[in-house]
Amino acid sequence: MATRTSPAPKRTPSAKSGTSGGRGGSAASKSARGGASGGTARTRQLAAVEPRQPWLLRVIGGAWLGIGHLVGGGVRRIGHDVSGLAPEERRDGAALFNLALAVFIATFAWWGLRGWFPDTVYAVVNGTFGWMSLVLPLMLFVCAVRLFRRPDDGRGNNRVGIGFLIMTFAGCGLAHVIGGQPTVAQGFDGLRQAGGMLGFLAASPLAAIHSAVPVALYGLLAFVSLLIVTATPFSAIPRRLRAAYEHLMGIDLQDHDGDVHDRSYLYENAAAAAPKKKRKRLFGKDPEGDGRLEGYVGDEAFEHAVIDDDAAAAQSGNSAGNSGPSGQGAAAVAPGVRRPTQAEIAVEKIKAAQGLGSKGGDADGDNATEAIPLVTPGMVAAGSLNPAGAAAAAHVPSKPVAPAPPPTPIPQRTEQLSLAGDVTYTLPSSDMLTPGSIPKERTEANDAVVAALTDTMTQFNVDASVTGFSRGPTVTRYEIELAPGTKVERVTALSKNISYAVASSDVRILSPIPGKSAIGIEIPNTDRETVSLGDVLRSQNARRTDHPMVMGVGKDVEGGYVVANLAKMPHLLVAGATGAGKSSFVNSMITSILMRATPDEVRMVMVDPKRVELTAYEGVPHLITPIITNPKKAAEALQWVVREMDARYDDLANYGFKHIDDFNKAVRAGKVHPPVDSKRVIRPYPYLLVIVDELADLMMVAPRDVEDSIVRITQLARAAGIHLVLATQRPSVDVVTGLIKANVPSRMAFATSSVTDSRVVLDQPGAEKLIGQGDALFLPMGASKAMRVQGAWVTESEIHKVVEHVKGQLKADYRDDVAPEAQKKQIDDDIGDDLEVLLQATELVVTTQFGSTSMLQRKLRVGFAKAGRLMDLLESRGVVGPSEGSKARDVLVKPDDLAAVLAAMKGQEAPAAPDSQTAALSDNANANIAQGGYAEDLVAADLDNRTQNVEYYDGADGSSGDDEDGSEDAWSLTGR
Ligand SMILES: Nc1ncnc2c1ncn2[C@@H]1O[C@H](COP(=O)(O)OP(=O)(O)OP(=O)(O)O)[C@@H](O)[C@H]1O
Repeated sequence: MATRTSPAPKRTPSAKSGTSGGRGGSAASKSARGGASGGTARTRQLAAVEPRQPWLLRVIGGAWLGIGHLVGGGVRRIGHDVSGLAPEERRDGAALFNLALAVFIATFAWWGLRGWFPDTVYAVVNGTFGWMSLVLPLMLFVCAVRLFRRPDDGRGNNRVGIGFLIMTFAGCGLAHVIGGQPTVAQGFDGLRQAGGMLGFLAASPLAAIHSAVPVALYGLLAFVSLLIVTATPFSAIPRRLRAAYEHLMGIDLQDHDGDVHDRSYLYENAAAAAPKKKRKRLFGKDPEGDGRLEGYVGDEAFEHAVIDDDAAAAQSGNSAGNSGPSGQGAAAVAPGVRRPTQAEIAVEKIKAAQGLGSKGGDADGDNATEAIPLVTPGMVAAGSLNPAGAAAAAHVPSKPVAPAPPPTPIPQRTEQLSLAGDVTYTLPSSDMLTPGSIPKERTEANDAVVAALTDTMTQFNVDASVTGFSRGPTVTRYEIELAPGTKVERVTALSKNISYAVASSDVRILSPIPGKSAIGIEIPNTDRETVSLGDVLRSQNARRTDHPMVMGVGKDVEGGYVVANLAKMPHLLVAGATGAGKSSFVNSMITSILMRATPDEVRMVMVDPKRVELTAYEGVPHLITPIITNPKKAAEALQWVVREMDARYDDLANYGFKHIDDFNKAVRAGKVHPPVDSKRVIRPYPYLLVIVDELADLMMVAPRDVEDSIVRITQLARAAGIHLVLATQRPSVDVVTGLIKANVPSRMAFATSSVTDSRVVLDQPGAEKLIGQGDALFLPMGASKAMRVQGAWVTESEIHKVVEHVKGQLKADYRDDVAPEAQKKQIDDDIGDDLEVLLQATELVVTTQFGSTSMLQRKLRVGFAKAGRLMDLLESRGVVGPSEGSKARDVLVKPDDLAAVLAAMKGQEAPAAPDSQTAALSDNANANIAQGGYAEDLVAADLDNRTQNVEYYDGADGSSGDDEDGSEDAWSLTGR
């Protein structure tokens, strides 16, 4: 694998306000503007944690920003209103500076202000730019207005800035020629009356050729700069001129001929140029007249959960690998082209390895190690690259491993939380997670295995050689290359002999290694290394993005850090036998989220039927409900998640977005408004991560409900920002059903006890060969081959430190409707899944006082057997008397007692007063029955009530959204 470089980390703006929001914004802009190297990235990140400035400077800075925001607010309101700009995107300080400079230069350049200070500045400005100093205030003013109104348009602002610079340069050059080409010897006064010092430097060398040369050149440059500033491509000049003419002459484009299509000769893209029709919006007005964003989630092709150099590089790497020196496949060698010899291949490998050595040394140790070559140039020259030669090479003295440089800390991020009522929240410092041991590149154990492999191939007369290996934390992958004409099967058939030779039963053969024309033999290290979560989260791969759902997965076989985005998985199945490392993985995942995401960004639901695995996280503010240990409540919580998802979908549909990220972006940009008469405060939705630590326990209590909820969530929740992580130690088909499997695309398989289990998890064998304790096969969505990783390890004390920090920032604010406490008593076993229909039957029978099975059949639309069973249940609970043949049964409960009977059936305490909702339902029932309606109508009526609650909840409590209730309302609609 090639040495990885690290592009600048991208930072998506998020909604923060107030002072820290401003700081976040500046940090964001720093990182967004950063260069391409890892070093630059680090410098930038360190710059974000500058020491606190003296108070006087802070007061002046604060006052400056205050005035900037004031002026900026005014400028944004003029004309085309852009007041919806998110606070962290504003650049009012810089804009105010431009404006102040414009006014200052104008005072002496235009209005002739005099005094020693203006005179001095004037001498400098005028002496430098000559006549162009008259135009400078205008340019600065335009820049200021752009910065006030369009600070988020970085590219546009850069374009205008560069355009003005070119214009100034060209203008000075022209002014110099027009002003009579004064020389420095004639004094500065002459230069001031022409193009200043800049004009002299720009034009005098060219004027020496001929005075027409600078005029032509700078005239052209001035014209080009004008096109740059106005973003006018050459091809668009005629239509721009025409449009300007029509505008000046007062010709109304709209009325020109009444049809925009007829004007298409004016515009390359008639639709784009057509006066924008204001889209009729259902929900409030959009300040820009359209709800469009600059980019949507749906714009991205080739999504990858794993964050590394990038998939494109991997793809080109693959093809390079096939056609490169090691490419031995017939397809890679064109007819007539000589196939490279083993010796040439080896030379290339050595060169590549040497190149890697010089490029290596990434301070964060992100680089996966290239396979260590086992040949020396001397051997190649001698033309001996047979197994014996490789064996000799295996005894090349071990490469000394340089101590890893200390990890660069990640600056702590401070956010202004909005969901939690404007709380300032600081993410845990990255040094709370300790560094792991220094990875070894090569040990004596590796050399011994190389010798054993070489011997085995010699003994069985296989013409192949061990050309290198890459050592990971748990296993080392030895690379075997075949001589031309040797069949791959000859090596794979030796798998048992290889196991025997290296004395390990866990040998895994990869044929080929993805992206390489070589066979890989993975053999466990006798000296394993632990992968610390801290190291993974401090790696360049983790720093490439600040997406809050990014987690540290571990290290791959080549020693590269594996970091993945849970939002892109978008749902994950974690499986493996007891002790294989599932819970440790789940701990690493949760700790990653706590380290990187605020409760505003990610909320979690944790289901821990084993009761002990996740208790450490109780009380963290990212939780929306206490950790659920009761499997029945867990099933209810999943149903709540479905409701939450539906509510989010309602919002997406109403406001015309396909993904919650786009919706959130639009909310932050002020493009989403509640209905005019609503008091709802719309805030971005956090991601919702639902973690189930043992799926089997849930599937035992309510298989159908759990499966239904999981399938519904997994099918739809991705766009709603809801993601599931399901862990199980029983990956059998009754737990991980076909439906669940089909909808959970990413898999993490730890060691399984059988090949059948491996097939259930991964659809392929392999997991049964893993060696446990965090050794895993990771198959993210879309990947064709599973990647072997050693899971990241986080110690219990680290978890406690992180949790303490997080809890110290903010208290958990639980919702009580996720897993209601009310249900003290369990529903009786004989009722089972029939509770809903039994309640309806009870209502029917009691309100009509008519105990007839055929009525139940008809009204509830159930079969005879079910109606009979319902009647038996009613009898056993004393609602009706015993059967009297074909006659209807006696009804023993009076309508007044209906509420108490229903509550008893639901396993609740009987209500003290008549339950208004039940009473309403009973009224409905009566009305329906009187009208010959069906019981389904009752359900429909009830659903309508709930829907109405959803629609009107925002104003229901009269809260403006500033108070605690309002802030909670903001991110969840359901259950109101
Ligand atoms: N990534 C890892 N690195 C190092 N050691 C690990 C790792 N993961 C797990 N282990 C070791 O394996 C032991 C068992 O791991 P863990 O409790 O996560 O297994 P499990 O699959 O959740 O088992 P169970 O289903 O019984 O809870 C841990 O106590 C630890 O010693």
